Amino acid sequence: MNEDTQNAVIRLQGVDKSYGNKRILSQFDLTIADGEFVTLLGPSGCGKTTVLRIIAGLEQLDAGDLLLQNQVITQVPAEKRHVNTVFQSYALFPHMTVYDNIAFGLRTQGLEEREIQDRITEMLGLVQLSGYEQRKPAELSGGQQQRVAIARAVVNKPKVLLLDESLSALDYKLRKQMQIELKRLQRQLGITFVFVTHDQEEALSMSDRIVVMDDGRIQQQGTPREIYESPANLFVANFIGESNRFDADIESSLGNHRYRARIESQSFEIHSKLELQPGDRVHVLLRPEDMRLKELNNGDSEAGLIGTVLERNYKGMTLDSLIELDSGKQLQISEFFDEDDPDFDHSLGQRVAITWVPSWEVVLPYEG
Ligand SMILES: Nc1ncnc2c1ncn2[C@@H]1O[C@H](COP(=O)(O)OP(=O)(O)OP(=O)(O)O)[C@@H](O)[C@H]1O
Repeated sequence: MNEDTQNAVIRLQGVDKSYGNKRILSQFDLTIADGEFVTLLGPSGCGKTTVLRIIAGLEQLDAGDLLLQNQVITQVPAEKRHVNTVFQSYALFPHMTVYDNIAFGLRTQGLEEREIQDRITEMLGLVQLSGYEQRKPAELSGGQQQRVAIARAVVNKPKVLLLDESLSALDYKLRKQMQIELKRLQRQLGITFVFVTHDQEEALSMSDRIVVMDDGRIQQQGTPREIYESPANLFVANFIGESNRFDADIESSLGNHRYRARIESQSFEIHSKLELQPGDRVHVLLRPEDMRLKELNNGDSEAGLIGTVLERNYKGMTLDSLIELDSGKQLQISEFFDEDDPDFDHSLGQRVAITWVPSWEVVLPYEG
């Protein structure tokens, strides 16, 4: 048994799942470590919820195995797994108080009322709802209802908590706040959280590890930073954050992972961990925030990437510009304001030179 397996709380091994004749998951493997906050991220319909429902015991597998703490539980019914789920619709009992909603599962387990009371007091403290015991769900805000649903799901200390788009019904500000609270709660409880979302910002800010899925397959898994800074392919690069994409031809190797590459009919130095040969074609991706603009005035040399400001958008923290290169290609550039230059701005139609932070380009094998 390797270290990975020992630490695993959930393992899906070679899982196949179809609905009718539509294959959703094919030989799907996923390992989730004990105490991890893992997010399944991907576009609508890619199979995230199916994975969650399989772990919860709400779907049968066509092939493969599901293990909880190294025990095969493929045939164990949902209520016997130490796994709870919080759905997008909180599914609280409307006629019951907050207290009774949280107590419901504990009572069916036959716990004594004193123990139930102690646990509920502790839980309501953790989700910052002490004093709300006698309220009904209708007397709570969306965020408070969500916290009751979470308290109810963790009060019997499951090994794993599954959260399916659990924050998507909340407004932007409340969602941000709940993201921080969920992360804190997970740390305090030490329970493994498996979170499903199609919101990449939410995934980046909450997860220890992100599993990016498309069409029933894992495209990449890694820390938020690995996924953002070193996307494995074009799908991941496009799905997470914005990127400007160039096609480039390698001209020569400069050694030490540096290459000269032809981009937009000009020669640039790029950096890549790939082993590349002259003549190889690659994609060079640049994040808008890694690019820089310099205004050109009459008489300035027009070498390098040159373009015209098509749009400028003041965003508070950044000035976002849409630039059209002379080739017609358009680029998104996001610049932070410079304290030393309070008048920093661009005017529409202004000629600009475009550069980027050296070696921050992401280079991917050409996918066509
Ligand atoms: N019970 C079902 N019967 C038939 N098809 C289903 C069923 N449940 C899901 N599907 C289909 O399986 C595919 C994967 O669905 P799933 O809910 O896992 O996707 P998802 O990534 O969670 O999407 P979303 O973000 O929209 O919830 C979709 O094409 C969906 O239409």
